[in-house]
Order: sequence, then structure tokens, then C-alpha cells
Amino acid sequence: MRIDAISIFPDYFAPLDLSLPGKARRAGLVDFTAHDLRGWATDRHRTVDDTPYGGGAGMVMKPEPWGEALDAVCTDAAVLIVPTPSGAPFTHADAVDLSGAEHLVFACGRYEGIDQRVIDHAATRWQVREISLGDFVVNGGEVAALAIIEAVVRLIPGFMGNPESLAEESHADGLLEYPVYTKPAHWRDLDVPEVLLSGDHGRIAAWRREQSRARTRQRRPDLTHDAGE
Ligand SMILES: COc1cc(COC(=O)c2cn[nH]c2)cc(-c2cccnc2)c1
Repeated sequence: MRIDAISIFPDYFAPLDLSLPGKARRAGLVDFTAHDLRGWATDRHRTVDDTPYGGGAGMVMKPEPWGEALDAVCTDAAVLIVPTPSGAPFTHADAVDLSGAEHLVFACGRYEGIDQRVIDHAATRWQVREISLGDFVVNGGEVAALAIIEAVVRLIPGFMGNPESLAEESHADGLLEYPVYTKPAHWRDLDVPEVLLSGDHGRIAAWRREQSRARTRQRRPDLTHDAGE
């Protein structure tokens, strides 16, 4: 998978040099490049924003630099992802879907957003996904792109050392994950639940399913449905 990110802060993606282990890159599983949007801003001051038509606070990202950048970076197979508060909620199912993509391009907006015509024009040439990580606002799409990249790349076959753990994890079955414990069995007058020490794998699996269901009911009633029964 090829991944590109376009941003006025390309150094924001330096952590991927740590988190995308060398083996993933060496094995050709993932090839990541961050690009500076200002490289496509042609005026003397390399301007990427301007005041909004219709008035209002803040600035809007100009269409010209984005148009040139996307023309240069996107291949025909590109899926253009725009992290934005006004996007569709990002889910595990989306991560699974995107993990099969050939090319992901992240357009990281700043200021009040990107001129809508950039998205509209891109949609005539590539698949465009405007994605939200939640009902909150951060100053730029970079931090959301980092989270989406990690959620997607870890699902690529061969990336994770222990693929079995992916099948069991939170949201894979529509439920929240059960609580986990490790040694010591007794810590600050707290004990590990006895069932987990019993060696009775049937009881353990039943206890974990019930824990997942209880947590989901309590913390995420919006996820509660019969499928998890
Ligand atoms: C592309 O347009 C954007 C992108 C972002 C950064 O992304 C997020 O905040 C986000 C992504 N998932 N959940 C939140 C922020 C704004 C923005 C800023 C201030 C006022 N209004 C809008 C605009």
C-alpha cells in the first residue's frame, strides 16, 4: 500500500518513522511519503489561505495549491481521505475497507477548512472520503490522519505479528473489549477475577463475552444490538 499525506506541517508525520516498523516498509507492505502543500503554492509568499467568501471568522485554504498537489500526488487508484469535523464517523469497518486499498492520500486541512471546490473536483477523478474521528475539533487534519493510518495499516495482512489478536479485538465483533489482566494475581489488595485463573476455557470465554456485552451496554448503548448476543 502506498500512503501519501499532504499538509503545511509535513513534519507532523515524523512519528510514522517510528510506528511503521522498518520491516513493514522493507517488506514493501507500506510506502509512506509526507508532502508540504506550500511546494505547490506558486506566489512569492507561497500563500495557501485567504479570507472566506460570505465573511465569517478565520481563513479558508485556497483551491489552487490543493489542485496542483492532488494532481501531482494522486494516482488513478487513489482514495482521497479528508479528515474533517463535518465528515462521516470513522469506524473499524472503514479501517477494514481501507486496508485493502492500493493508494491512500490524506488531505490535511487547517484553518476553517479547504475550499469546497477542491473536494468537488477531486470527486470527479478519485474516490473521496470525508472522515470524522469524533464530535470535536482539532486545528488540523494531521492528528486524525495519523490515527486513521495506524488503524488501517495494522490490519494489512503481514503487518501485525499476531493476526489472531485482530480477530478478537474491540469493535471487530461490534462489542467493546473485555477487561484484561496479567501477573501478579494480587496487587494493592486487588485480585484478578478467579475465573481467569481457573483454566476452564469455556467459563473464561463466557465470562469475557458477558464482560464485553456489559461494557458495551454501559458505555456505548449506541452499539448495543442483538448481533453481540
Ligand atoms: C478539512 O477541514 C477541517 C479539518 C479540521 C481538522 O480535523 C478535525 O478537526 C477533525 C477530524 N475529525 N474530527 C475532527 C478542522 C477544521 C475546522 C477547524 C476549525 C473550525 N471549523 C473547522 C476543518
